[in-house]
Amino acid sequence: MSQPAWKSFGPAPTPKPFRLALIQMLGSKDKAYNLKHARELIFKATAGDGKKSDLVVLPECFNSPYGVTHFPEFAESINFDPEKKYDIITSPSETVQALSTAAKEAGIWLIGGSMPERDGNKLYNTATVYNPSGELVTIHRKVHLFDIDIPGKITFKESESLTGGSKLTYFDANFGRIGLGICYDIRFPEQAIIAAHQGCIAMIYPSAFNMTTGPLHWELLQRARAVDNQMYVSMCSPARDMSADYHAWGHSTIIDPYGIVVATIDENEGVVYGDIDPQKIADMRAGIPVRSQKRYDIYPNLVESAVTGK
Ligand SMILES: NC(=O)CC(=O)C(=O)O
Repeated sequence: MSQPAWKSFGPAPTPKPFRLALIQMLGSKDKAYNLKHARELIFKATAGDGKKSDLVVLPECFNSPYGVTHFPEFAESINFDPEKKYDIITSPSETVQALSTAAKEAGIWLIGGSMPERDGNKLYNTATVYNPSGELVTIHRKVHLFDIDIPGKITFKESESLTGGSKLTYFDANFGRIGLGICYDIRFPEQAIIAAHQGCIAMIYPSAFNMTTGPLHWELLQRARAVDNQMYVSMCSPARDMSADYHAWGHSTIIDPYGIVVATIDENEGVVYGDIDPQKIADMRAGIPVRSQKRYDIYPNLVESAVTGK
């Protein structure tokens, strides 16, 4: 499958208020169980806490344990064709089929966390997005691979089994344009800057920080991206499983354009709900108008360079 190079996203839909739900799911080594449990939690999250959710999000690698040795075993071929993006009938992926069915039955937009994807001889860490008719509208392949080495704490090298994606991703819903990244992508501010300038009202990252980087940077990075870009930012983590090889930080969170925590949770399984209010974006941008105060005469305009390639 060839991925098109990044270009301008085009005009964005008019943003409307919507309800966001993050599923902090406790996964296992059993894919069938993970798919069944995700389905149950999608219906729970859709019903919400007294208010129906419009967009439901699953965590990074929700159908597989998070680890380079597990990715080849759990990987599925998705066969996403951007030209025929609404056609899931041809997708051989049992995970895509299960999520598509759940999104359709629940009648919600669904960011299906991420999953190990196989395309030819390459593996990717890939997020899938479904509309309320169950159509697969886009995929995002984690662009920046999680390769870190903090002696005595954590060494992780996604590049031992994965390849990085090569495009920035967004989707247009009836409530506005949403930008997508996966976990380590949040450490690269350019992705969110470009998304905000292309009309995204929120950046959403299915994620799985750990017990070293979680306490250090989980909330800080989300608040930074939110304030820099005056947009909503959210990360959705798996629940922590101390019997797994990788101990996720948890703390799935929604941050508003002022950098304020709208909703969060501890490390246990649960659902986090929050209202996304585009008026807050407009108010923050009017009150602190950094977007019109940029000094492109003394530093490059990243958004323009990304479009023109210059
Ligand atoms: N798991 C990741 O991709 C990223 C992470 O844990 C971190 O950046 O810290």
